[in-house]
Amino acid sequence: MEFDAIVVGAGQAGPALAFRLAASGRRVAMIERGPAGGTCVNTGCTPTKTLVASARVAHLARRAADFGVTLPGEVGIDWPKVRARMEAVVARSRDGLTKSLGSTEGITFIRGHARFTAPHEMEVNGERHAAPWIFLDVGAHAVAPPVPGLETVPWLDNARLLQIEAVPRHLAILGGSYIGLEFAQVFRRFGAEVTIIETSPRLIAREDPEISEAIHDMLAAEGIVSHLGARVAAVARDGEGVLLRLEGGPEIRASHLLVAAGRRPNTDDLGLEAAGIARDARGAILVDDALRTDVPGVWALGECNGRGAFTHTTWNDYEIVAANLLDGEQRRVTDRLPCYALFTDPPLGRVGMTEAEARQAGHRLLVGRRPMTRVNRAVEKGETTGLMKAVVDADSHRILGAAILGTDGDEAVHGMLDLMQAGVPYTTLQRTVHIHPTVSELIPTMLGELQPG
Ligand SMILES: Cc1cc2nc3c(=O)[nH]c(=O)nc-3n(C[C@H](O)[C@H](O)[C@H](O)COP(=O)(O)OP(=O)(O)OC[C@H]3O[C@@H](n4cnc5c(N)ncnc54)[C@H](O)[C@@H]3O)c2cc1C
Ligand SMILES: NC(=O)c1ccc[n+]([C@@H]2O[C@H](COP(=O)([O-])OP(=O)(O)OC[C@H]3O[C@@H](n4cnc5c(N)ncnc54)[C@H](O)[C@@H]3O)[C@@H](O)[C@H]2O)c1
Repeated sequence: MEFDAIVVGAGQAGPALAFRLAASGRRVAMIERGPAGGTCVNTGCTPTKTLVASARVAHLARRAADFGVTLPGEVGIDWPKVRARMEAVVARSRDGLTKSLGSTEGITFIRGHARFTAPHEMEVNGERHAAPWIFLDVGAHAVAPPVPGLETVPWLDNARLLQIEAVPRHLAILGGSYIGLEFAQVFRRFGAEVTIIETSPRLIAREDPEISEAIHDMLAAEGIVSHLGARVAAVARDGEGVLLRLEGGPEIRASHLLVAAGRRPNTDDLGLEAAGIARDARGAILVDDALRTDVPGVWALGECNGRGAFTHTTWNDYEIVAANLLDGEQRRVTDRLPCYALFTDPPLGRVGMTEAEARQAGHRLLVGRRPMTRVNRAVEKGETTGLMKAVVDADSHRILGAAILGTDGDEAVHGMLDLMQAGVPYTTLQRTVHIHPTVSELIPTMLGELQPG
């Protein structure tokens, strides 16, 4: 069939773009091989954050006595109910989107795997569809690292872990980064023994060492064991479970193995060669600042272009493409600042550069730090784990980056993000009166105590 536009992937950018294009009077084919909503809705942000919420309730309930609250007995975990709650939240989002895509005038919702047969033609379920505009939002998947024996054991990725029938007795996790750490804490709080194996010498190694260390200590305090700078020499079946042998180290007998060792764009089976669309060694489709591929009329959005690995960056890709094509604007991907959170409890909110990155970029630095033990609200809540930190350019007085590991850190860090986007000096924030008692109110104080870094 002939369309005005083909959108591949109903993840975080595809559907919004399809709705905009249809509203502009265009005939759109929306092609999706899996459930609508993609990774975020089905196997990523939404289910994991419902689990984080359940795990936090369990954690606080165990600490109830600290707050003078008495419970009649032991705190228990009803995994089928935890899972049912998660699945209900996911279903609400996925089913609403499925319905909208199937009922919007101008959109033909095609279920199946799309593959290029020519620069402006794709095949799905044996049928060919062509359009002058093609938008790729195909996402990414978990990769299996080259660990000897991994193919012989029933390892889990983030999607399969969400479908287990009971809380693991002992969950071993390959990879101590965003996915590994969120799941580690969740399942520890549900009662599993948890062991992390990470090849880097520290957890979440993209962050500054003091942040890695604070997160390590926070997880260790909950009983999570981390093997750092560790390599798995071999994995084998061990009855119903898995036996991991570390190079020069101990053996770990686990009931379940989660692999959270990185993700790769879904571009190996897209027929990109037939269209002449280039990608890099990691599988990311090469795009310019407006997310155009090197084939005119073909764009790549979201995780498959390697320019962001988050729901908000994919959504921003949609905004950029829609504004440039339909609103006559000239928006660019390089206008956005890096920002994300690690949703452990407490979370890590992050914007801009780390201190190490700022130093490497050649900036003269001022650095501010404040432990959460000196944040009134954290003390009042009994949640004093973590610290806040800001990195400032000593010459321009612009904030270059910030991290807040602490209660409400994922929210409070936005004050610094907004200031950075506005392009104003840190002194503006330092002189802004904030609400007491909040975590945000200590940001001006921290900025008033900057030290040469
Ligand atoms: C466990 C986990 C937790 C996460 N938590 C967060 C978080 O808290 N915050 C955050 O910002 N990000 C989080 N992320 C990352 C976030 O989920 C992704 O960055 C985001 O979903 C990417 O959106 P996307 O549209 O680029 O890709 P996806 O959402 O993956 O969408 C791609 C879609 O394309 C479809 N598709 C692929 N190839 C084809 C084809 N050839 N034909 C037809 N359809 C195809 C797929 O089925 C999929 O539905 C998390 C990820 C994981 C794995
Ligand atoms: N809160 C969030 O926004 C959120 C949450 C989860 C995931 N995500 C997204 O998902 C992406 C992927 O996350 P991820 O944690 O899988 O990957 P990652 O690329 O962030 O980290 C992979 C980790 O695995 C380690 N590793 C690699 N091979 C290993 C091996 N053989 N043994 C032990 N460790 C090994 C690496 O050193 C690294 O620390 C992230 O980039 C992130 O954007 C975001």
